[in-house]
Amino acid sequence: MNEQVRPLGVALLGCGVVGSQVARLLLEDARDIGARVGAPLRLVGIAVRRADREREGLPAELFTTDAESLIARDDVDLVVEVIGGLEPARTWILQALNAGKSVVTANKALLAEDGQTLVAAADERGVDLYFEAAVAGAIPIIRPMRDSLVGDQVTRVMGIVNGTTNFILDKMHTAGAGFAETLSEAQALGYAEADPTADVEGYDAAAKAAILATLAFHTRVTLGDVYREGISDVSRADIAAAEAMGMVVKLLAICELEEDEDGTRRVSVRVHPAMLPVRHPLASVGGAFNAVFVETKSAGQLMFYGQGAGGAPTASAVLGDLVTVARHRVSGGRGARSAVYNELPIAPIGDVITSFHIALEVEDTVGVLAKVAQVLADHHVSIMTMRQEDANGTARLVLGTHAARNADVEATVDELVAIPEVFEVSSLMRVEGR
Ligand SMILES: NC(=O)c1ccc[n+]([C@@H]2O[C@H](COP(=O)([O-])OP(=O)(O)OC[C@H]3O[C@@H](n4cnc5c(N)ncnc54)[C@H](O)[C@@H]3O)[C@@H](O)[C@H]2O)c1
Ligand SMILES: N[C@@H](CCO)C(=O)O
Ligand code: NA
Repeated sequence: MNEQVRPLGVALLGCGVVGSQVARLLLEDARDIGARVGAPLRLVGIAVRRADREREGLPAELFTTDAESLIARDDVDLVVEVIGGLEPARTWILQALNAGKSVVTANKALLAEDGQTLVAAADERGVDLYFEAAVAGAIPIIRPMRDSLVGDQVTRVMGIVNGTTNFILDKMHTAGAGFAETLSEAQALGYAEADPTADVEGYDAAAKAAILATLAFHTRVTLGDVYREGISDVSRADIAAAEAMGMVVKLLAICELEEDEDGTRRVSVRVHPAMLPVRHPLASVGGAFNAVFVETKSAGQLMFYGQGAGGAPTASAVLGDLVTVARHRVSGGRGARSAVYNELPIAPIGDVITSFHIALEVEDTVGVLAKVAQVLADHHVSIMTMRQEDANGTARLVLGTHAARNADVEATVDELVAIPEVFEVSSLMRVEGR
């Protein structure tokens, strides 16, 4: 390497699960990273909440509690944000971009809420904003969507994009494990968000869905546009019902481009638990692994698979971005500008068409099945499969529907629970990939 090349200075904001791994790898692999960039990358400082804490393997003199002064330093060219949350992350990223420094972030929550403001600031100053780590951890998915597939037309994205909930659901299936203990395990392994409600209630997956849909359909999709259900209502009955039908329960993020016969286009973006047949490629994605299934007009189907959470895997994606934006500095350019040029409306969840699994606990008397079938027919919900299990004077009716409007199924269920012989809906879940 040419010894005359000026080192590029890196400011790291945050030193938690991801940040500590980014710092470690930057120091450990400095020689290789510098050779790949074409200039040495120098870790100039790390902004933390408490600078007096000892952090193994990291020199104490790097730490500061004054993030703004660190970002402003003349010898800082690149800023990595891995503190998470909306503020002060947004203010600090904007400070860096406005000062002409490229930014790498893993912050899906902020990108899904206000990514447009950050992208506009980066475009305005002609610097890079890269965020591979924000969706599906180590898996290259942002750059394939932004670069490799940018000449194609993405029509659908379906993925498992939250490691924590996949870890929990997997344990519910394989070990019959309880929810609380499995969540604690996921937290100890560094998969969960600072507030794990973001994982469990689907906010994290919804943020990632918003980012993916924005890139896929070149239209602005924010967290508020995403229909969201988490996994806290997934019961043992749901898991057992899925297994009895040769399916597994997964938390899915689904982004679809809909086109009417008259050419009117809409986007539907949703996150919810769903049953998937065990033969479906996403069904075998276990533990904290993630996978994203992409369908396009010309390429057809593609699948991306790998570690979706955890310190080192996420740091891999951060460093990949850091080397890339550093290379742009060395060569004097930047990555492509954002290509969000559509203004597509968002389809309400009621209009979305999916199959459902419905299990009803009913009185075992003459005519109940006929009443149930009539309610479905009244709402244009077509039955695909029907099974009855008997138990001590009550019966369980297990129905599989053909694809139906979600609003029609919701109205159907409201009416079914009002039938006196129907005691309860013991399991209700969408079915995908059948
Ligand atoms: N952990 C993962 O598997 C993973 C994967 C992909 C993306 N992410 C994202 O990466 C980011 C970081 O996640 P994490 O798991 O490392 O979180 P973490 O909670 O382990 O680390 C965040 C660090 O930032 C520090 N911090 C918070 N506010 C600060 C402030 N005002 N000033 C200085 N430091 C501050 C915290 O003290 C903590 O050390 C988040 O945006 C998260 O969503 C995490
Ligand atoms: N909490 C997130 C981290 C990766 O984005 C997850 O479990 O997937
Ligand atoms: Na990624």
